[in-house]
Amino acid sequence: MGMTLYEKIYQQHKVATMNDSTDLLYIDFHFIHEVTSPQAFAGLKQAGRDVRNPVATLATMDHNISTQNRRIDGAGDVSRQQLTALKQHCDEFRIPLLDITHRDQGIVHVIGPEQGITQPGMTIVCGDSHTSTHGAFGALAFGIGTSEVEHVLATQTLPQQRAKSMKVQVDGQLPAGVTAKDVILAVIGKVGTAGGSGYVVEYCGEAIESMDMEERMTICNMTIEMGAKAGLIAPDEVTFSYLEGRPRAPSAQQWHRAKARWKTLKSDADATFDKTVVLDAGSIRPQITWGTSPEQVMALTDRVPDPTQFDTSDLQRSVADALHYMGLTPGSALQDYPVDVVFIGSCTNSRLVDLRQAAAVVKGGRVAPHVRALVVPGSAQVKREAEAEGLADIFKAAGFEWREPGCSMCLAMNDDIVPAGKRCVSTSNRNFEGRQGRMARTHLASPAVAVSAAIHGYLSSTPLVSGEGLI
Ligand SMILES: CC(C)[C@H](C(=O)O)[C@@H](O)C(=O)O
Ligand code: SF4
Repeated sequence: MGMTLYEKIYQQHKVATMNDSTDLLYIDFHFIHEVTSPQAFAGLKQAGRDVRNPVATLATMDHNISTQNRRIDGAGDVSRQQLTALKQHCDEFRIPLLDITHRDQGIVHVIGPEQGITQPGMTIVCGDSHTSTHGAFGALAFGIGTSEVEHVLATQTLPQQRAKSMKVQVDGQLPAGVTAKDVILAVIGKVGTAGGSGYVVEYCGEAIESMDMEERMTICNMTIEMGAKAGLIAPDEVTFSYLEGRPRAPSAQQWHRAKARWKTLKSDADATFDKTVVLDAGSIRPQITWGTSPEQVMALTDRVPDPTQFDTSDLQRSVADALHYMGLTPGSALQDYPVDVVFIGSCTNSRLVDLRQAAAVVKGGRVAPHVRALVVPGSAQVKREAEAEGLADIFKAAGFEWREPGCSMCLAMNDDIVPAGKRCVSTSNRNFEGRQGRMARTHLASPAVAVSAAIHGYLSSTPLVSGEGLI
């Protein structure tokens, strides 16, 4: 019987069978950041163990840093301690570190692909749930807990149980103005935040194949939000041309061999999946979340749902609670709600392609006077490139703040926080209560929708589709 891509990568990395359900997998690469590594290093030291393969490890500073400046204490004293600890641990264990002033620094899931570290067929882990992003390259990539971080640091392996396989097939072509973010929000709306639990998801279909690598990363990034372990997209010419020539990609001499191997990394025609979900790309509209979970999502032109439309009393209660938290009236239109903050950034949507899509919607408009809008590039390299091609000037001229790279307002762990009761349209991936600040109200959407909201000053329900984006 044929094998899925997931099964192939799993099989190729199995170094031992531990018991009936658990195998030991070799881990090709390990990313670390300041939040989930301190206890892992403390554990190593306590046990007197060393890091097994420091060069298969890369650390960056992203969550706790300020994106207003490059000061180690820019986001306060707790952050400074966290960042200083990371630096000390990296020095002690000889782990390469991209600190805040490094020219390659950025959000952990942006820098790996950018440097060409993330490659097809690899196993990649990080103490961070959105490690699923790297699956866009056909790598088996997933988030791990702090004790697992310690295990990987010490052994370069990880005990694993085989997951089930889900195929998400997006047929046809996306309408103009509909982006990868809308696709993944629509998928999560359909599958639900628990629907992916126990699965590794493989995305396929014409709409996925037509996406560039940045868009594919947006898709895989949010796979974790439906409860799945990882997302995968089989590597193809788009993947190979993205990787060719990147600093850590195979060298010119190795390139052809690597590419020949990567070409074998796809699910066999007769592979079976435990579950299949099919979407028609042509019917997907720009999406926005109305609730406090990514599955509470609708088309921008729809009306806010009424709890009574839902089947069970549990569901009715949770919808009513979400609407109460979000300050939304059942049945209302989004254009009635003013927006206070707009955040364009995060490992979901802070790459050059995202910023291009966002800038295309600005079109000479200005951020509404009552809105505070931020654009936070995902890495120092994205920042340089966006500045070189004039995107930063477009944002600044329109009244957006243009920042240093980092996680910023995606989560309330640094100096960028949405004030209580304020409404934020955010290109990030999580909207649970308090995610962007205590009592903050988050609406997840694409960069195009976020810019549209910043300029209209309202959760516009009537975006006009115009060639490259919404206006
Ligand atoms: C801080 C970190 C552990 C966390 C994660 O695992 O995802 C963060 O990146 C997030 O997005 O919530
Ligand atoms: S940008 Fe947001 S989702 Fe991504 S790693 Fe940082 S905090 Fe997590």
